Formats: sequence, structure tokens, C-alpha cells
Amino acid sequence: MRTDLYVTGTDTDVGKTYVTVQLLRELAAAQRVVGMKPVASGSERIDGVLRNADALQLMQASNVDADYATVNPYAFAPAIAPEYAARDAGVEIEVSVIRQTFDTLTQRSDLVLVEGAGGWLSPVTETIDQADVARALGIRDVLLVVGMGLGCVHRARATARAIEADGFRLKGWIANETGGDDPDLNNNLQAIERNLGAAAYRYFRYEPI
Ligand SMILES: Nc1ncnc2c1ncn2[C@@H]1O[C@H](COP(=O)(O)OP(=O)(O)OP(=O)(O)O)[C@@H](O)[C@H]1O
Ligand SMILES: C[C@H](N)[C@H](N)CCCCCC(=O)O
Ligand SMILES: [Mg+2]
Repeated sequence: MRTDLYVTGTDTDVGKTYVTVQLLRELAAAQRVVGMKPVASGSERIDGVLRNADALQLMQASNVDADYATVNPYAFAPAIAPEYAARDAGVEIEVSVIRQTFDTLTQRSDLVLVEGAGGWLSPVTETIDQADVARALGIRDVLLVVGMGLGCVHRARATARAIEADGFRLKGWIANETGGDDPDLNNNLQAIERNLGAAAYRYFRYEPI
């Protein structure tokens, strides 16, 4: 029974990629793991083709080879909501395409970590939500990356409630400091643990590069 995970966040820019890369690196020690970024906006053209930094980082942290288009089937240039980026590019995002590329990855790996775009309720298109993508991939478990800081308790609780209301299991949550210390870190960790009913799966301090 596969345990592929859909990695979401309490918002964009909270550390989904950062955390997924760390997890891939750790998990690679014991199994064949690969990251996937189905839909990505904020990509740049390299040698004439669009490449997204998230997807490239996930590929680098994986120990399973896959070509770029399989890891990131939908890449858009502007760093805006994928729904608008796809519309402006005249591209119709199809869940079946994402499922096909996901199947390619599952055939050659033990575990796929799928990074969503933005937060859990960030639309993929006008009619497709992150939940629809995860469901189409047959994924049941969601990992929530919580960007720590003032307001994170609400964002974590609201996102967890939405994930479970959509019929998914909150596999765990990861506390992440994206930019400097959270002055109320311990209070926030305790408040989130109390409300999400699960201890922080992991906690990543802010590691300035
Ligand atoms: N614990 C950390 N220590 C240091 N830098 C971090 C940490 N977490 C995140 N960052 C940095 O903060 C920025 C945002 O993180 P990241 O790109 O992982 O967010 P994201 O949730 O994946 O964003 P998006 O919604 O665009 O996919 C990146 O530059 C990342 O390297
Ligand atoms: C461009 C950015 N870094 C993300 N890739 C996309 C964020 C989408 C947010 C959509 C929304 O919920 O408003
Ligand atoms: Mg990311």
C-alpha cells in the first residue's frame, strides 16, 4: 500500500518546497523517493524552456530519475496564481495529464511527495481545487507545512479543517520558520498541537543560508 503524500501549506511561501526537499533527502537514505510539482507558476525560461525553481529543487533532492516534464507537467512564467497564469497562457490544466505523469513516478519509486501550489484552498483552475488533484492521484494523506509566526494558529486550524472537510487525512504538520524567529514559538507550537491533535511532525528552525 503506497503512502504518497500531498504537501500543502498554510499559505504560499511558508516553506513547502524547503521542507519537502529536507524530507526527500532524509527519506532517500532508505527508499526510492521523488518529488513532484504538478502545477507551478513563477518559472523562468532556461535554454528556451520554462523551468520552475521548486520543481528543480525537488528533482535534485530525489533519488529517482525523471524528466522535468514528468515532475512538473504544468509550468507557467508569471509568479501569480496558477489559475490566472494558465488562463493567460491559454493552457487548460487537465487532471488526467497530472495523473499520467504521477503514474510514471509511482512506477519507479516507493514514495512520491507531491507539492501543491500555494495553500490548500488555492484554486488550480476555476473548477479544479488542490483536493481534486490529490483525489485524482489516489492520495489520501496530506502533510501540512505551517509557516510559524503571528496568526499561524488560525491558519493551521483553518487549513487542517479544510483538508479534513475535503475527506483527506492530515498525516501530520510541520512547523517551519521561514524568516527569522517566531517570538511566540513555544506558545504557537503548543496551541497548534492542542488543536490539530497531533504533535508537530517535524520542526525546522530558520536556517539562514
Ligand atoms: N526553515 C527555513 N530556513 C531558511 N529559509 C527557509 C526556510 N523555510 C523556507 N525558507 C525560504 O523561504 C522561501 C520560501 O520557502 P519555499 O519556497 O519553500 O515556500 P513554498 O511554500 O514552497 O512557496 P510556494 O507557495 O511558492 O511554493 C524560500 O526562499 C526558502 O528557501
Ligand atoms: C507564485 C507563488 N510563489 C505560488 N507558486 C502560487 C501562489 C498561488 C496563491 C493563490 C491564492 O491562494 O491566492
Ligand atoms: Mg514551493
